[in-house]
Amino acid sequence: MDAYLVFEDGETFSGQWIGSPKETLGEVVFTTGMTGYQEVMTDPSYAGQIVTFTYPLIGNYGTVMGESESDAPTCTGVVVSELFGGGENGLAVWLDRHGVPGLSGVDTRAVVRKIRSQGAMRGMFSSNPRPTVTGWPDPLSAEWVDSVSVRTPVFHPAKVSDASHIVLIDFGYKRSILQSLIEGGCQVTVVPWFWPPQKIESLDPDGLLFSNGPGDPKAMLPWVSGWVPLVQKIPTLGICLGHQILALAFGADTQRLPFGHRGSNHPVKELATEEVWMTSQNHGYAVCSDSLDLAVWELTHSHVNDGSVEGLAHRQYPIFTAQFHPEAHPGPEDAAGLFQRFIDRVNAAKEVKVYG
Ligand SMILES: NC(=O)CC[C@H](N)C(=O)O
Repeated sequence: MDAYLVFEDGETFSGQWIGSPKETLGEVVFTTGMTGYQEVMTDPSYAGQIVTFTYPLIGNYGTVMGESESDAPTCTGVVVSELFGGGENGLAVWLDRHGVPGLSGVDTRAVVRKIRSQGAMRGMFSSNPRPTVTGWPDPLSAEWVDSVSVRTPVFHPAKVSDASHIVLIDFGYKRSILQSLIEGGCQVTVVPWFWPPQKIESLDPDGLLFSNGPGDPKAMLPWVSGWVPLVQKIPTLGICLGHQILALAFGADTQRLPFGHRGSNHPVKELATEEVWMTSQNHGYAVCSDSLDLAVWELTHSHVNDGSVEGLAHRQYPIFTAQFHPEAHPGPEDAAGLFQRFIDRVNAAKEVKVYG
C-alpha cells in the first residue's frame, strides 16, 4: 500500500508501508552503517526519530535474539530503500510485532541529500500525501528521556566477588554499555534518570555512568547542577548524551550539528596518542568547542572529519566523557578500552576508600 514521508516543509517522498502501517511523526535522521539495523532500531537514543538507512538493502539477515540494545525498537519509524523482510524472524514481522511503522521503496539517497543540504528536519508517515499536522514533537522536552528510562532501580550482580559497584544513571542506556561493565567485573545498579542525587549516593557507588539517551541535552538543564556534587567525588564516565550533560554541568554549551553523526565508521582522534579510532556514533548535538573552558576541561578526542568535540576529561574531578559509543554494537571496537580505563580508575578509588 502506498505511503508517504512528508517533511515539515511539505516535500514528500513516496514508498510502501512496512511494519505497522500507522501515522507517525519524528525528526528524520540518517545512519550510514552497512549492518546493525536491529541494534540501531533498539538504541533508545533514537526515541522520537524516524531513521533512514543509507545502506540500500536492509533486513537481509533477519532479526536475531539477543542482539537488541533494549526490549523493543524505540525509534518512531524506519525508512529503507529495499527491504528484505521475509520469514518469521524477518524485519517486517518484527517491526509489526512491536507496532513500529516503516516505509520501503523510498529514494533514500534523495532523503539524505535533503537532510544534508537543509539540516535536521521533522517529518511524518501517512497514507495521505498532504496530511494535516497538529503539532510537531519537541526534542527539547524531557519526555524523550523519561519515555525510555527505567522507573525503578534494577540491580545486576557481578561475575566476581568484591566487585566495584557502578550506578548507571539511565537516560536511555544501551544494553551493551551495561554488558561492558559486567564483563569488566563490576556490579551495576541502573537507576531512573530522575532519581535525586542523595538517593544515588545512598547506594554507595564506586563509580557513576551517565548513559546515552534521546533528545536535546538541554532538556536536562534544569537537573544538571544537582549532579555536580556527586561527580566531583565519584569516578564518572559519560557516554554520548551523558557526555553532553556533564559538559553542560561544568559550564560548556551544546549545539545541534547540521545533520548529525550516525553510523559505524566515524574516525575519532585521541589527542594524547594521536591514534585514530573508527567509532560507532549516533548523535545530533555536540559540545561547542568554543564554549569549553580549557582550564576546566581537557579536550581528549576530536572528530577527524569536522573537528567536533568527541571526548573530554575534567582537570580537577575524576570525570571523563566520550561523544562516541565505546561499546560499539553496531560497529568497530577500537574504543572499547575506555571501559577498562574507567574500571581501573573506579577500582583504584575503591581501594583508597576501603584501605585509606
Ligand atoms: N546517543 C546519544 O546519547 C545521543 C545524544 C543526543 N540525543 C544527541 O542526539 O546528540
